[in-house]
Amino acid sequence: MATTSLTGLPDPIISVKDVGVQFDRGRRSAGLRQMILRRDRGPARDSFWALRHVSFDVSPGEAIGVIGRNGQGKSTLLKVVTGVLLPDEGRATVRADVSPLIEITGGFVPDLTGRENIYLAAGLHGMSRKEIDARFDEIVDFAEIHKFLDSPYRHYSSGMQVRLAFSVVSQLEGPILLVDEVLAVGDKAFRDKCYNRIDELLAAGRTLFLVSHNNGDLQRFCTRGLYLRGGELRADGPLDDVLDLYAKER
Ligand SMILES: Nc1ncnc2c1ncn2[C@@H]1O[C@H](COP(=O)(O)OP(=O)(O)OP(=O)(O)O)[C@@H](O)[C@H]1O
Repeated sequence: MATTSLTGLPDPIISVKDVGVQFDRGRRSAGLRQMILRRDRGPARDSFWALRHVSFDVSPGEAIGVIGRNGQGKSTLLKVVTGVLLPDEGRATVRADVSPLIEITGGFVPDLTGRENIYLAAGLHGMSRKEIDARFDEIVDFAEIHKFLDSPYRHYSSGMQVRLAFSVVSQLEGPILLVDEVLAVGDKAFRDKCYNRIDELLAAGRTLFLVSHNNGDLQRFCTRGLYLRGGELRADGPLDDVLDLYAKER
């Protein structure tokens, strides 16, 4: 049975409670002297927390910018929300399907044609053949790859590959939209199309997580900011306040 909220706020669509993710850097590289003298005593494990004590709730329809310098845990946080990574500590509860516009070309097969990849990728994300048939023309129009539809995907330029992948994934119905730096790849005209598409999805009530190093993109779409530093949630609040703090600390 669904929990009734007594706070007047809608139940969170995402609830992250004290999440920690630990990674292993693997074997420490031995110095030349150690290697020669064989003084190293086997693999020294070197694990670290890519995320630690991260907690926040997200209401349906919120648009959140995830901010932080390189290597501070932003992509790791998105992977926890997508469910591809299980936390070592704490819990992430996600109450709706996620449309991941991250690492979007990952599911595409180089030797298949664009047409075949559309059916494969959309099918893997849970769309039925009938649904794909109905959206096929829109996907191809958006990606502007008509002439190359029956060419192998590996012959596409990297910009064309991202266009097609964005076009397919942005047709998914998941109420939660995760967007990583994919938008940095396309040319300006295509980026503008992607922005408009994200606007449409937000207007339709989707919840957005946007990871970006571009303040303009963050301010365009997001009202709330999560600032990660050293794997910890340094700030969570109105986007402009969080960007100010980030600028001071950078
Ligand atoms: N599978 C993995 N195994 C080991 N270490 C990892 C793995 N994935 C990420 N890391 C490390 O975890 C830390 C956080 O990485 P993450 O990709 O989440 O950072 P980020 O904030 O998204 O960075 P960027 O802005 O550069 O994309 C980094 O030190 C990274 O090297």
